[in-house]
Amino acid sequence: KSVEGSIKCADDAPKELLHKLHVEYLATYSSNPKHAMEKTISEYLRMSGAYWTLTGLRLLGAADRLDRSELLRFIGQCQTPAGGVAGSVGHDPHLLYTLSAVQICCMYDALDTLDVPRLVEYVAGLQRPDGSFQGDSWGEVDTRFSFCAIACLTLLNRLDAIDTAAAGEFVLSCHNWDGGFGSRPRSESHAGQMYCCLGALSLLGRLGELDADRTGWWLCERQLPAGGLNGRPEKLPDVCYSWWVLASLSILGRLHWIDEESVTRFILASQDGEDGGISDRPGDVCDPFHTLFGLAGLSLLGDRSLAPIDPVLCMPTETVRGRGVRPQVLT
Ligand SMILES: COc1ccc(S(=O)(=O)N2Cc3cc(-c4ccc(C=O)o4)ccc3N(Cc3cncn3C)C[C@H]2Cc2ccc(O)cc2)cc1
Ligand SMILES: [Zn+2]
Repeated sequence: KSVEGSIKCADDAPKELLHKLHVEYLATYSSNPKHAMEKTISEYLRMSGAYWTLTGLRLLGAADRLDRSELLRFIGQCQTPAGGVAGSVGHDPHLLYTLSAVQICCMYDALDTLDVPRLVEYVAGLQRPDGSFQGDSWGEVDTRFSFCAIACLTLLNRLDAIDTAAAGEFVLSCHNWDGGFGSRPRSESHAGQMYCCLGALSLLGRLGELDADRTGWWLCERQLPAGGLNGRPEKLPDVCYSWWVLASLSILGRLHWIDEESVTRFILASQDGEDGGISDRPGDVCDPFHTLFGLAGLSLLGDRSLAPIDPVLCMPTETVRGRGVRPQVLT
């Protein structure tokens, strides 16, 4: 029997969304001594952890549980003289954390926390002649970073600072024959890269250049018998892939192609019924990363007990529309 088929949802698995438990989990994660070890390991990504936590609490309607001024002060301390934002105080800047910082400031309507002109300069400076983006000064190129740069500049209304035509050409050059997208040209198709490439093309208004049926088909192939979605063929289902795949299908206007009932059951079964939080699959340890993407997936699937989420920017729709941003989606 194939291993991925064996991930069954136990009958006593949670079947309802445990809102209050998740609010407590997210609101107390960084102060809970139980997570001290993980906190040390993940200090380098603290800025992204703050974005995952705040966005998750926003979806639950409990963002007031975080200390706004403390978080904005932290962001101010993480912006470097080069203009980029680091994952934690004293660390090196990177596009991943620069996007997280801009997303948080947009949710708080506090962009004056950042030196925006310098930040824009930093992002534009990472674009290479072939249109691609490196994540930081070390030079790694990945379509994830194309998305980070384009999403960041869209939120700041500064797409004029980069060569958008070349950026779009590079992303399209990473489209594979199987309908998927990879990190770089001829890289293996992966659901995370699919989400980043579709998001980038959406913000560049170039989704029309895709074969949406072929791309949608690769995405639907990610769903396994137990309902969960995986990131590549033969891999195990994982809650965060629920988000990458569901958001991608939503951008393509083909969300209804997936079996929504069984993926909902898979996400709900991945909740921790004791301490709150959502893990990558039933029975595993929870973290804020999978908690956000589980909640975001449920919001996309129409759970109206959660705030609506924008499938391209993974931020509350209210914040995205408030910035005058209306990302292209296919119907
Ligand atoms: C625990 O091991 C990891 C492995 C990779 C990473 S990562 O930063 O490269 N990243 C995001 C990520 C975060 C967590 C996590 C644990 C605790 C917290 C606190 O907020 O966040 C856990 C996993 C994780 N991964 C790894 C992963 C998820 N599902 C399968 N895997 C192998 C994703 C990884 C890449 C990434 C994805 C989206 C994004 O916006 C940034 C980075 C982090 C921890
Ligand atoms: Zn995951």
